[in-house]
Amino acid sequence: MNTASAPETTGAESLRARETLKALYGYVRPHRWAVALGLLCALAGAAGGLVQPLATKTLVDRLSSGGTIGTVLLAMTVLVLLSMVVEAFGAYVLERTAESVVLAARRSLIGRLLRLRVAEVDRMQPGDLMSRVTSDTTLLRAVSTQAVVSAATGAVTLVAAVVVMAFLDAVLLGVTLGVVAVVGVAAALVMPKIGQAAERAQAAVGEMSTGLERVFGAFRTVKASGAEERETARVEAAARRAWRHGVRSARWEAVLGSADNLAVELAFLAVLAVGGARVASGDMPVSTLIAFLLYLFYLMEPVYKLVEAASHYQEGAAAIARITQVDHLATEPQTRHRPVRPTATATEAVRPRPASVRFEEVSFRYGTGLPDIHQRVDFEVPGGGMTAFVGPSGAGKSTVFALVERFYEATGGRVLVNGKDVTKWPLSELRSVIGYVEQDAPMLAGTLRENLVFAAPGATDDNLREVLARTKLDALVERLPHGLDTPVGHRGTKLSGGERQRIAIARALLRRPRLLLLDEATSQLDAVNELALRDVIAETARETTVLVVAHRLSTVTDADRIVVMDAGKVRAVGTHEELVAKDELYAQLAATQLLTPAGHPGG
Ligand SMILES: Nc1ncnc2c1ncn2[C@@H]1O[C@H](COP(=O)(O)OP(=O)(O)OP(=O)(O)O)[C@@H](O)[C@H]1O
Repeated sequence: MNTASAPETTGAESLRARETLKALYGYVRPHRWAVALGLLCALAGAAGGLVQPLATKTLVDRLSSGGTIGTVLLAMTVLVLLSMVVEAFGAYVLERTAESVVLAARRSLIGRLLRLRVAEVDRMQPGDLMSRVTSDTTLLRAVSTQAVVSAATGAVTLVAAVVVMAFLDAVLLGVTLGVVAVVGVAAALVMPKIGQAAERAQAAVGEMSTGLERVFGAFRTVKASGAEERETARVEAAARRAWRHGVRSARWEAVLGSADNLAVELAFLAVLAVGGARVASGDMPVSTLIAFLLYLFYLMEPVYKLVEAASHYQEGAAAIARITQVDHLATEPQTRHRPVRPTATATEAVRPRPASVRFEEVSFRYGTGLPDIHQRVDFEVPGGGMTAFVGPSGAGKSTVFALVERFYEATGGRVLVNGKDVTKWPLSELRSVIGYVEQDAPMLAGTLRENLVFAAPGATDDNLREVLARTKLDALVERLPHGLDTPVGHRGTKLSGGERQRIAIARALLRRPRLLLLDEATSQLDAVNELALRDVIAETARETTVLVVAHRLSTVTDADRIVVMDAGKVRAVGTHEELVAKDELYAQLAATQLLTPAGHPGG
């Protein structure tokens, strides 16, 4: 068993390494010329450094032969200054490019996250997804530019130094490379540990964001439950995990850093011993030994750069892995968004044609291994009029709306809007004909106006005024300190539940939909507002198709048709009177909720 899984793991790892490199190349490719310029500057700077030991050798030779050293010194000074300027310019170009890489990665992640399928977001933790955009992308900064340039300059200067050293003295080079190779092998063993620790640290940062998102998502409940300390401990635990793995990564990086110092120091001692003996025996001039030793120290730089590139790569690879995971999440097909036309006023001649809805033997479950939520659900709603969905909690009523909006796709049967299978509609077009009020009428942080025109950005002030009057929001707007420009707070916390519901209805009406889906849209309204809104909905149902999910039968007794659902099935369809007479469950609901005298047909 174990022997079979080992190659599989190695295969998966090499696949992952390939994917990481491919992704890294994808990030660097658009900036290849800037990276090349940065590389050129770094190489020019390194070349300046490479010439110095040779200049020193010339200087020593001239001194020992009694020559002048003024021009050599001047040349060395100019060289130092030039390489400084070039290196600084190169560093700027690279930093700028690194920021551009981060921006590109963020843009593509943000675009992708907003196109994710609803089912994928159900599976993931939003906090973790957010940390991939905010935190993981910053790790790309180093790996996409500095690491690439460090690796290239490190390798080139290493080779150049080695070639020059080979010309100076092959024996000493052999000694040097022997020592460096031993330490290099040790470093290679440490490298994957950095990657592992970095990945775990990033995952812990994701958990931290998830924890915070959880707390702010239910802030009042957390306080009311006295759970501040428990939740703090939870987020802190993730922060500590991030610290632990960060420290582990730092430890291995320190080991690696001292390994390259050690390599050079050991090589220095070995070269000093062997070279000293060779100078003493007259096999080598002392100036060659000095130049060789200087190159040895010069070697520190490329070795250090290679090590740095490798550890940046390990960290970056961890981030790239987390970023590319998002690429593997399923997204909705991308269609160009048709701008929703501004709403028309009631007097406008062009009215939207109401859309029909048909469920043909629809089966659905939220995921493999989960129970069937819909079992051969079958009903037909012609264009126009109001259709209500009633039934016990969990019967699958809201799921009907989720399937119409194509947040999820049916596992069997067909969902038709206006006679066309929803899977055949261009997605944005399908959604553009629908107005949808979610069960808890969520608001977005921003102003009241932004929330109202959210689904119909082209709405005019006249459209707004009319809808505000219809949904009885005009009094609220007058009361607010900044009217329509008053911020509603995070998730609309500055509004009452009923106000949120009326705003959500106004938002959907402004879209002027051909099909309006209202999920428990009036459950939090007071009696006066509810009555007013019922009139608005009844009025809307005259020109568009309105589907409502309702718990309170009182709100839907006058619906054109009522679909009674129970445990994922349609039990009965009819008007209130028909259902009281023919459906036991409905009659029971009516008897308890409407206090009708003995609505029970059998009893
Ligand atoms: N995203 C989801 N993932 C998994 N299961 C889900 C998901 N959403 C809903 N369910 C499950 O599907 C079932 C039907 O949910 P649905 O919201 O359609 O019921 P409902 O009839 O609208 O209930 P209620 O009247 O309480 O709103 C429930 O048992 C619920 O637990």
